[in-house]
Amino acid sequence: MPDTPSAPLLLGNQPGSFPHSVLAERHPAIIQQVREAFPYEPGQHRALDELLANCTGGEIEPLPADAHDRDHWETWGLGEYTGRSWFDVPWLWSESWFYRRLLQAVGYFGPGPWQGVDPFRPFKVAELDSAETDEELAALDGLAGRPAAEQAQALLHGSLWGNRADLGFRLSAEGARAADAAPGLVADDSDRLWSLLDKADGGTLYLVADNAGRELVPDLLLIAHLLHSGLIAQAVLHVKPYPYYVSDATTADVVDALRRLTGAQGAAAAYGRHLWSALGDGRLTLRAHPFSSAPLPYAEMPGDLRADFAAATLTIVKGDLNYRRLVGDRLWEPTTPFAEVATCFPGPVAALRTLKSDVITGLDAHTEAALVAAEEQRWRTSGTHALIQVRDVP
Ligand SMILES: O=P(O)(O)OC[C@@]1(O)O[C@H](CO)[C@@H](O)[C@@H]1O
Repeated sequence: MPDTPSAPLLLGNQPGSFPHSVLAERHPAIIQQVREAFPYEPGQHRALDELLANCTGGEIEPLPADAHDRDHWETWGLGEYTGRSWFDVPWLWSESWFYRRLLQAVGYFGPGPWQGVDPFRPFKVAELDSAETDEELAALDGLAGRPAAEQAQALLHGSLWGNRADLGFRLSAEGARAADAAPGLVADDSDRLWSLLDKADGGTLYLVADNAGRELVPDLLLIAHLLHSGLIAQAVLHVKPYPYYVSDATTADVVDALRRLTGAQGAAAAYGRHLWSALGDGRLTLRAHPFSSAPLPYAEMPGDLRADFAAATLTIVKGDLNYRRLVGDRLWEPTTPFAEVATCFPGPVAALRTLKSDVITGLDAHTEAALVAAEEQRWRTSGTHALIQVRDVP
C-alpha cells in the first residue's frame, strides 16, 4: 500500500469558504425553492421552518425512534454527531443530513398522503421537458453516421459535461454560466478508459449516476451506445434510493428519462427503445443501494456494495459529490496522484466530473499553475472545468 499523505477534512465552519456558503446559504435557498414549488400544508411549513432554524443555527438532533433508517444513520455516525453544530461535523456528513431532514420535513418517508412525493420533481421535470433537452436529442441524428469510436467519445463528453446540469449548484451559482468561454479538461484519461473496455471485449460497465434530467439522459445514451455497439455486454446503473442533492437521479427519474427518449424522434427514440428492452432482458440493471446516499466516503462502503463494484470491468463514477466520496472529502494538494487516493475502490474506476467543490487530485503541476494564474482558486468551484481520471488497478 503506498504511503498516501493525508489532507485536512473539509468542514463547513470557515466563514467565506465554499462549504460554509453551502450550509449557510445554499441550504436555506433550497428550503425556500421547495416551499414555493408545492402547495404544502401547515405541518410541512412548520417542519420546514424548524429545519431552517436547525440547519443554520441549531444542533444535529437524533432521528425519531421509529425512523425506518435509524440503524443506518447510527452506523453512519449520527450518535457521534448528535448535539454538535452542523458546521462543526464533516461537510460531507452535514450535507447528506440536510437532504435526509428535508425529506422528513415534507413527509416523504410517511406514513401519510405526501409519502413518496419527490420535493425536487418539479425542477427535474422542467429540465427534462426543456428546449435544451430537445436540442441535445436532435443533435444525436447528426452523430449517427460517424464511426462508432467517434460516437462513443462524443457521448462520453456529453455525459461528462452533462454534470453541469446540477440544479442544487445552479441555485447558488447562476453566474457560473458566464465563464463558458473557458471550459476545459484539466485531466483527460479517456484513452485509458476506452482501453479498459476494449480489453474486456464485452465486459460489464457500472455507472454510478449523479443528476437526473440533462445529466442522466446523456449517461443513458452512453450506455445505450456501448451496449448497441457491443463494446460492453452488460451495464449496471446505480441511482439514489431517495431524492438527494436536489437533482440526483432516482429510479423514477430513470423511468422519466427513458420515456422522454422513447417519446422523441430519430436516434434518441431508437436509443430509448434499446435501453427499454435492455432493462427487460437483463442487459441493463438498476441498483439503489442505501449507501448511495450515505454521508461517508466510498472507503467506508459495506461489503455487499464492495463485492458488487468488484464485479465490474469498469465503474464510471459521475459528478462532484461522487468524486468527493471517491477520493475523500479533503483539501488535497492538487498534484496528489488520483490513483493513490482512489485506492478504496474495489476495481477499475473512472471519475467523470465537472469541478464544483474544493476537492481535487491528479493535476500536473503545470495545469494547476495555469489555472491559478488565470482564475486564482475559482476554477475549483465554478463548474467550468472538468476531468476524466482513471485508476485501472485495484
Ligand atoms: O455531485 P454533483 O451533482 O456534481 O455536484 C454537487 C454539488 O453541487 O454539491 C456539492 C455542494 O453542495 C458540491 O460537491 C457540488 O457543487
